[in-house]
Amino acid sequence: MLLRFTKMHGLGNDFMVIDLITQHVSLNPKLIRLWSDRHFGIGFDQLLLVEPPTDPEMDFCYRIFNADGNEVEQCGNGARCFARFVQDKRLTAKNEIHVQTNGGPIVLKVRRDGQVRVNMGAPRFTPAEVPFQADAEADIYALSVGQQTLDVAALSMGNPHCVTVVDDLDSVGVEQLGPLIENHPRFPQRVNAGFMQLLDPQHIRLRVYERGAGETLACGTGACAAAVAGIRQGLLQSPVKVDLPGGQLLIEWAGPGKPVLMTGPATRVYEGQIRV
Ligand SMILES: N[C@@H](CCC[C@H](N)C(=O)O)C(=O)O
Repeated sequence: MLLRFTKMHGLGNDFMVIDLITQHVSLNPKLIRLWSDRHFGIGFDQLLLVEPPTDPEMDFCYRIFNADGNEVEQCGNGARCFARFVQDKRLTAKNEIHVQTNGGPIVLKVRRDGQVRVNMGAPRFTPAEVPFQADAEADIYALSVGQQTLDVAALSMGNPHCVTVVDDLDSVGVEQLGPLIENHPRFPQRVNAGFMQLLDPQHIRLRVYERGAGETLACGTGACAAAVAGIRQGLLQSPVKVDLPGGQLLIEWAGPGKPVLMTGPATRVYEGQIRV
């Protein structure tokens, strides 16, 4: 059988998107790893599935798998692509789309200029919710990584994030530190490791070493986590422009208990078919 898919990206964080409303496929981690391979497969950071909702209040169910084949809770750049996808494929006529994810409900809006605004829900800070091993909740934790101790924020945007403020993003060893933080024993479900440099109170640079995918050109939930961590520490003010290697996102957050709003592009690259 030939399975239809769309290759998309959000600021270079790239995806294989499959409509599982009008098609059916049986997936397993080995097949996802094969498809994600950039030499032997299609090549992507995440696989995104569009499914019917199980919650009648929602329009769709959005499932996310990292390139390593593991299912995860949330993907921000993917959420913007999801909105474009369901509109382009005429799976909905709505402009405000309510979506169920393993990380909680999100709301997607495609703007007239083509940018997509996502209400990502409220960030969570209690260590058990991240999950992160700590005696009590704090804005900053001391984390031993190799020979050094980093001051990090640990929070959930539906998925787990560890954010470190650095002086100079270009001289950070993201390739070395990223996997050490991703697999740190204090993060029992592994973690996405973000490194942010402050440019001014409303502008940062960010690189993210993603759990299950390595460093990507952009991470939407990573941008939300970094902006929230900076605002919570009194270093940043909403709205925050986040410069990632693949481009810029705008993040708004009004404070604890309030949802995080993320605005940015969603790009379709090509339509494909693969034999399964
Ligand atoms: N690229 C994504 C995040 C994808 C999931 C992440 N790697 C995880 O394991 O939690 C984004 O744009 O948010």
